Amino acid sequence: MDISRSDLKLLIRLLKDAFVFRGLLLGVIVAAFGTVAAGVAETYLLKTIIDESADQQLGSQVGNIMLLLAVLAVGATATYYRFKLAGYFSGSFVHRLNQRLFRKVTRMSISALENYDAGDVVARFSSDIRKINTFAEVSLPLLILHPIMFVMGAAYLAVLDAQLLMLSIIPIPVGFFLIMLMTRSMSQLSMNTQTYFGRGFGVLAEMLAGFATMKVFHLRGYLYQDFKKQMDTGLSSQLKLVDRYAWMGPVQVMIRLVPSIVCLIVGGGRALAGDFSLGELIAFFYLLNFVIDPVAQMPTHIAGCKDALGASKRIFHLLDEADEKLDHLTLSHLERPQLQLDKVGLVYQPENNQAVQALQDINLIIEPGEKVAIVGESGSGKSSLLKVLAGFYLHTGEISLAADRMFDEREPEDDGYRRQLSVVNQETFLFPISIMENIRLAKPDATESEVIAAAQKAYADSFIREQAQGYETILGENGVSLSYGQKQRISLARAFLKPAPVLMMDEPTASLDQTSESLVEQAILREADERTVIVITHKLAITSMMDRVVVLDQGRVIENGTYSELMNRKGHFYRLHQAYYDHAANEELSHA
Ligand SMILES: Nc1ncnc2c1ncn2[C@@H]1O[C@H](COP(=O)(O)OP(=O)(O)OP(=O)(O)O)[C@@H](O)[C@H]1O
Repeated sequence: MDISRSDLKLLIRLLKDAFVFRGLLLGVIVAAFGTVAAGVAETYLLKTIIDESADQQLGSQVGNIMLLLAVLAVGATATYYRFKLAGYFSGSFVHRLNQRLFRKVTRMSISALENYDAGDVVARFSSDIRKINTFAEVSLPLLILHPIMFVMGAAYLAVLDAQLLMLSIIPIPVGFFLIMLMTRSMSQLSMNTQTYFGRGFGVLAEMLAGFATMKVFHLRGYLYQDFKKQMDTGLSSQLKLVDRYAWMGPVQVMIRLVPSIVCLIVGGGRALAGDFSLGELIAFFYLLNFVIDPVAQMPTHIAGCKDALGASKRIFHLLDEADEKLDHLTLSHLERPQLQLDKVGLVYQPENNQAVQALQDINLIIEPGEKVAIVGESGSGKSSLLKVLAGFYLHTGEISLAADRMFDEREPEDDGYRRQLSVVNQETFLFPISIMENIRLAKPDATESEVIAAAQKAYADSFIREQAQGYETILGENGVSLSYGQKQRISLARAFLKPAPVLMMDEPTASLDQTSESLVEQAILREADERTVIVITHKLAITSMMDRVVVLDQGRVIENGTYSELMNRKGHFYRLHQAYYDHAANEELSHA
């Protein structure tokens, strides 16, 4: 049997995982023994009834016939439990695998997850898991049953006629050799198929996420070609697999037919010569299936097993991803400073792409309650700074955050760190649940009036009340029924509600008109009265209201001071400021 060392490792791991449900597996094994023992007993009784009723009346065999019926009932019961327990086993096993996989994905770091296409992750949950389910439900129980059938069947056949048994099973080694050839590299083919189909699903996910962009830029053809390319490559691997499966058909027929023919010719000859009774011939022929079937079906099970191993490799790859650890971020109980960054750097290392040094040598001290604006040209590293502060990426250097209150000791340390932060990302994400629930996610035990107060602070209350069901309005996927500005205000309300001492926002007013922008900016500063606030913004109006402005350029802090200090310095910030207001004035003129 062509099972490589890595296949074997995978199989052992898969079986180890399955061992959790050993009770059910044991049940399958016991039921398999029951099925086979009943089959052998049926054969013995059949032989006895035929041979003895040839000499006497059939009536003398009533006892044996009743016994045969009882054995048939035992066999049927064992078969019922074999199928039932196998179904329970595979269902529970796959259910657990699904849950572990989901929990793993939620525990991965953003940087690790970025190495996977969303569609590919979904494919692992769907088609890969389905393959493992088929293996656990069909192939594994048969891989248990068949060796028992083979051994017990062969033992009884050897008692009947060892020589005839040897003659009948001659084609088996030939069949094995052919199987070995055919199943070679099947797990690799299966894995390739899944990988390319997964990439295709990735393109599908991108197309759905960027549906409007696809329409506006006529990307239908481009995306279709990309999708087709991945699916075509997947199909070509799948067809190679189909080809292997198809070749197994004739081999299976050969393995089944040849021993039966040998048995009939040789055994029939012996029966005619009087060396073999009719009952023995029929019993031999009947039980020969116990020896042939396991071998004839072996190719299908090996192929199913290899298919499942290919799928498990992809599942284990995801399961083996490290959990996100935030132990590189220090959480202290010091009163001051709130945040301290020492020589912080960040290098993005995308898989199959060049590394990007996004931040370097950042030294920053932020005091409790301080309001800091981070500004800089596009690509200067502002969002990256927020990402390392939120612990999304692994940085170099030291970041320490002082907790202004004790956190629950039972919470994992990393959760403790993030519990100190409330973050508004550039991409607003709302769940397809009610507006009330969306805001309450930040503080699950918040009362209705707390949620409404947070919405009022984010200037979201009035438009929420205008919705058909007010706060109980269920949002479509990603809140599609709201404008970007409205979504942004809901996500601000959510951030306000979270009882965290540090509020970090990436372009919190990006989708707001000027009136809402200044209202929300005032709200941020008022609401954040006690809190430490870090705002990343291109809209420089807010900078004059902040305690401090930090200017980034090419991943470094190049200016750091109060608004008036930086304006008086007439350096980089001053030029950014001038350019911003010149641009705003031009915009106003063009609208006038
Ligand atoms: N996930 C990523 N993988 C690789 N490189 C990245 C990633 N995110 C950002 N970068 C690169 O890091 C650098 C800093 O990007 P960042 O998004 O922090 O800039 P920014 O100042 O926030 O820009 P903007 O104002 O346009 O949002 C850029 O060169 C960008 O291309």
